[in-house]
Formats: sequence, C-alpha cells, structure tokens
Amino acid sequence: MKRLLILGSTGSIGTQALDVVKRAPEQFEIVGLSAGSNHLPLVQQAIERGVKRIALTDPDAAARAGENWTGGEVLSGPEGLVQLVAESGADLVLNSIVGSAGLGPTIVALTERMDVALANKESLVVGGELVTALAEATGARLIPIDSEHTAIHHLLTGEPPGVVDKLVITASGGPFRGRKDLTGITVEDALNHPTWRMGGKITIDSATLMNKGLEVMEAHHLFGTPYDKIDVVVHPQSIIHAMVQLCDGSTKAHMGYPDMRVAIGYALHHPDRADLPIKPLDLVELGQLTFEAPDLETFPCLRLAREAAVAGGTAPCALNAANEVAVHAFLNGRLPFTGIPQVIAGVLDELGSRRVHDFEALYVTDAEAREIAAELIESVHA
Ligand SMILES: NC(=O)C1=CN([C@@H]2O[C@H](COP(=O)(O)OP(=O)(O)OC[C@H]3O[C@@H](n4cnc5c(N)ncnc54)[C@H](OP(=O)(O)O)[C@@H]3O)[C@@H](O)[C@H]2O)C=CC1
Ligand SMILES: CC(=O)[C@@H](O)[C@H](O)COP(=O)(O)O
Ligand SMILES: [Mn+2]
Repeated sequence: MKRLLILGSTGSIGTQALDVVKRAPEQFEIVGLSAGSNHLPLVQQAIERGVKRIALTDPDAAARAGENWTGGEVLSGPEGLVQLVAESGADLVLNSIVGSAGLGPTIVALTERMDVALANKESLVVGGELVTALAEATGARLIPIDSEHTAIHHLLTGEPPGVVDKLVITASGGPFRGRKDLTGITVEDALNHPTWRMGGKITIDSATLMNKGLEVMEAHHLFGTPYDKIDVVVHPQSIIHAMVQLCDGSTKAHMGYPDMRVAIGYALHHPDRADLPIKPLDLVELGQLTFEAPDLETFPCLRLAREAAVAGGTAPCALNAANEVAVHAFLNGRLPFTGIPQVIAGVLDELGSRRVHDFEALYVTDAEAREIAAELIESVHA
C-alpha cells in the first residue's frame, strides 16, 4: 500500500486524483490533504476518506476548518503546509497546487526523499535546475502529471540514452485558435477551453499559449532535452498528447481522449498501471487528426516563454510570476486579455536575468516581478 499525500486536493487535478484513488482503495492510504482557502470541501474530503491531517494555507480558512471539524488536525498557513509535507511519511506526494506556491512543498518533499507526482509545472518553470538537482541528490523521483509530459515519460520508457532527436509537445491552440485579433475577449470566452476542463489559471494559460511555453520548460527540466530539440505543434483535437522522434527515423506518439485521469493514474500507480473506465480510442469515429504551426505573432506568450527559457537564470521565475499576476488581473476584470503578454514583457524588460545560486534568489525575484507586474497593471487600469 502506498502512503499518499495530496496537495491541492480541492482543485481540478486534486479531485480527479481522489477519483483515481477511489478505484483502487486497497493500494493507497491517504495521509494528508491540503487546499488554499476552500475549507468546507477539504473537510468533506477528509471525512469521506478517513484522513486525519489537513492543511489550509489561508489562516482564516484553517481556523474555520478547525471550528467545523474535530476528526483530526488542521495545520495553518504556508508553514502548516510545509509541516504537513515534512511530517507525512508519505511514499508519494501528489503536488497539484496551482502557481509558484507549489515550489516550497516540492522542495520539502524532495528534501525528505519522497517521490513527487508533479502536476505543479510551475515548480519546474521557476526552479527547474535546483529542483532536479535536489531530486538527483536525494534520489527522490519526479513523475510528471501533465498530459504531454506523462506521454513523453511513457514514450521514453525502455529507450536507451542518446536516441531521441526531438520531443514534440502538442497544443490544442485554445479557444482563440485561428483568430488574428484578440481585442475584446471576455473572461467567459477565455475560460471556454475546447478540449479540457481545468482550473481557471491553466485554462487562461492555454488560451494565451503560455501553457505551452511553461510546458517546454517543464519538458527541458524533466527529460534534460535542449530547448532547440523541443517542438510545439498545434493539434486541435488533443488526441495525440506528445511524440518522440528517434534517431532511426521513427516517431512514437502517445494517444487517447483528453482525460487527465490517465496521466494521474500513470503517476500514482507507476511503475504499475491503473485500471480506469476510460473509453478506448476509436480512430474511425474521429475520422481525422489535424496539425498546424503555432501563431507566435497573435499569441506572443509562447515566444516570451521560449526567450525567458533560453535566457535562463531568474528570467523564467520572473516570467512565471508576471504571468500569474496578469492572469489573476484578467480574471478579475482589471486587465484586458491582450494586456497579459504586455505585462510579462514589461517585467522581463525591467528585471532581465540574473544567476540563480539558491532558492532564496528565486523567492526574491518572484516578489520583485509581482510588484512590477502589479504597477504595470495599475498603470493600464488607471
Ligand atoms: N487541471 C488540469 O487538467 C491540469 C493541471 N495542471 C497543473 O496542475 C496544477 C493544478 O491545476 P488545477 O488543478 O487545474 O488548479 P485548480 O485551481 O483547480 O486547483 C488548485 C489547487 O491548489 C490550491 N491552492 C490555490 N492556491 C494555493 C496556495 N497559494 N497555496 C496552497 N494551495 C493553493 C487550491 O485550493 P482552493 O480550492 O482552496 O483554492 C486547489 O486545491 C497547476 O500547476 C496546473 O498547471 C497540469 C495539467 C493539467
Ligand atoms: C491537460 C493538460 O495537460 C493541459 O496542460 C493541456 O495541455 C491544456 O491544453 P492546451 O494544449 O490548450 O494548453
Ligand atoms: Mn499539459
């Protein structure tokens, strides 16, 4: 039986992970759950799954959970989340927190030699070199939960070193694929993803194509692949999740209907396989699969992300923080959709790239980038 800790259990990935676990209850013991502020659903999950320790990073929400629930211990604030991870004794930590708030728990889990099933791609975008070095040093494994990266992980299994010519990550293109003018886009339009149902932040990242930029960095760090060997191809049906091109001229593709339980099941059961009630692929029913190049002029976020990735150092961290602030402002009606890349470009221009010696440098950059992004948004809004 695996001792499993689920961080971000109230979110899109977290709730689907609980569903995957429910289908093999004899294989998992859930040793803890966490959320940001959604205390009632978190307590409900703890009651249903018999979990005795939960954490809420919002201290007010943690206090309310403590008033409502006497069945176990409620840990509070970012320190409570760290304590939950450090003291969990988990075999596997599923990190499905959204944003750079997920970096700290990833560091703690790896430091404690716990394997991490990583949905929180921002951990790698922000701190990729240090995070992978930490995993290497402690021997803890990073198993991706992201449809493209799970696909690549699967496709590379059994391949000897040095045989991969290219990784190809597919993108749905988001709800605005094919458009040349992105003015006047509403939050409702942007949240209407054509193929996946996900949390708000990643859905907006898909609409701007920033998600693919973050995923290029995620792939670089997970698989040690140079940036010029990671391609992005738009594939609106989201049936092929990724491909690997090998030195013998063959290309392997990972396919399936868009359902994140496949990726979650892969990570939770690794190296075994999950048994999930997912419809087998019917290519005749699908009829055709189509592909096109990403439009980097209309969707500059992918270009900005690639530039930050190649610049390295603190640039990806600044890009990520600026993006989080800009997406939040868009969702709250304080920034137009087209303002998202403008804010990110402004922050990168101002901060440039510095070398990263330790995690502290990343936290400093994250805070600086957030401050500059907030000022830029304020000036647009004023
Ligand atoms: N959804 C998907 O299909 C996919 C998601 N991912 C990645 O997985 C991660 C999670 O995405 P998703 O599930 O969609 O996101 P959601 O917004 O649906 O869920 C986020 C979870 O994180 C918690 N949370 C939010 N802010 C904080 C914080 N500051 N500190 C601690 N916990 C916090 C939320 O708690 P609360 O409910 O209290 O707000 C919630 O449990 C992201 O990194 C995303 O990029 C990757 C591939 C696919
Ligand atoms: C499900 C998943 O892995 C998402 O990251 C997905 O890739 C988002 O869709 P886009 O391809 O539109 O970014
Ligand atoms: Mn993805």
